[in-house]
Amino acid sequence: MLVPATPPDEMVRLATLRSLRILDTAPEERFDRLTRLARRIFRVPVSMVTLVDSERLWIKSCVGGAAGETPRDTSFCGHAILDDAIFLIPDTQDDPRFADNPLVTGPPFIRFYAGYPLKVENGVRVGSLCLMDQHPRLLDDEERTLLHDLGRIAEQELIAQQLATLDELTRLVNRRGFEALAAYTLGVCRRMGKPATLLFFDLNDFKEINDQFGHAEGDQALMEFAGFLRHGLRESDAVGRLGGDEFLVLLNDADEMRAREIIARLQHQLDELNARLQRGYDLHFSVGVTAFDATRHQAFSTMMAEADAAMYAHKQALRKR
Ligand SMILES: Nc1nc2c(ncn2[C@@H]2O[C@H](COP(=O)(O)OP(=O)(O)OP(=O)(O)O)[C@@H](O)[C@H]2O)c(=O)[nH]1
Repeated sequence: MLVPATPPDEMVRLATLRSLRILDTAPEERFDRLTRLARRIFRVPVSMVTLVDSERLWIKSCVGGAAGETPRDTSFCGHAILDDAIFLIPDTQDDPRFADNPLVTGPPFIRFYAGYPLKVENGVRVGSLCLMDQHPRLLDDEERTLLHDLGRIAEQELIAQQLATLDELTRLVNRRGFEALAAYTLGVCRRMGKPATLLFFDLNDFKEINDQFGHAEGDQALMEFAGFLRHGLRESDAVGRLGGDEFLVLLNDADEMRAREIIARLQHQLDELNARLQRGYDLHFSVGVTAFDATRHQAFSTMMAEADAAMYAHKQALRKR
């Protein structure tokens, strides 16, 4: 039996999946109607919407089978998320990767599997819309198109969920999305004994940009700063907009000393950007730094309040200069 490979973007993939806040949630009609429709269109006994979590498959919707979870290692959907194309196994008994899979040799005795990989906005594949049968079969071109179209609708539902965690202006995660990402990242760091550090950024004299150059230019400045943070940090670091001119970054695998080095680099890069763009105004930030301490920061809000206070102290210190 072939265990599904781990996708190269696994860390970002899992963080994105967690930020959807859909794992372990109750069945929802918006997904159930799609699996019911799939079962009818394709005349298969089982159709599911699944999400591939780190160790398990979370079955968000299922007709003809059991909801809940199954191990990722024996799952078919773990394979389906490895590529953009529909993952098709016409007959499991003819396929050495699956012939001795316990879901083939035992209940539910899968002979046929087709899975459309479900992608969300940043191209991450989080799960699949899949069909299963106890008899071998094929999908003709028209059926592939139908499965693709149904999969797109399921994706739209997931993206709607993702949009609720996105900041519309900057396309960074909003507070809600950031808290979910942070909870996940801190959990991983705690388990692996790695440090994590929160940075709380607030732009200095941002109001003046709005007042002097107009709100649209203010918006532009916020978008520029968001892009600056996103591109200046690793993909595995969480970057979000708390609101107004406040931004949050959670650096994983970075202690406070490393965080200070990163801030110095960002400061230098922003100085260069200001000098190059000559916008008529410069972007400057104050920043608070809080290293994760599992004993003190049981609630993320405590860590955020500390970083906010540190940011405020930094802003005061800059004013006095
Ligand atoms: N253009 C624009 N402005 C915003 C947005 N959200 C908040 N603001 C403005 O951002 C400003 C933030 O206020 P402050 O943080 O007190 O302003 P500041 O001038 O940066 O002050 P200091 O932080 O003390 O340096 C307010 O004037 C808000 O109206 C937005 O989405 N777009």
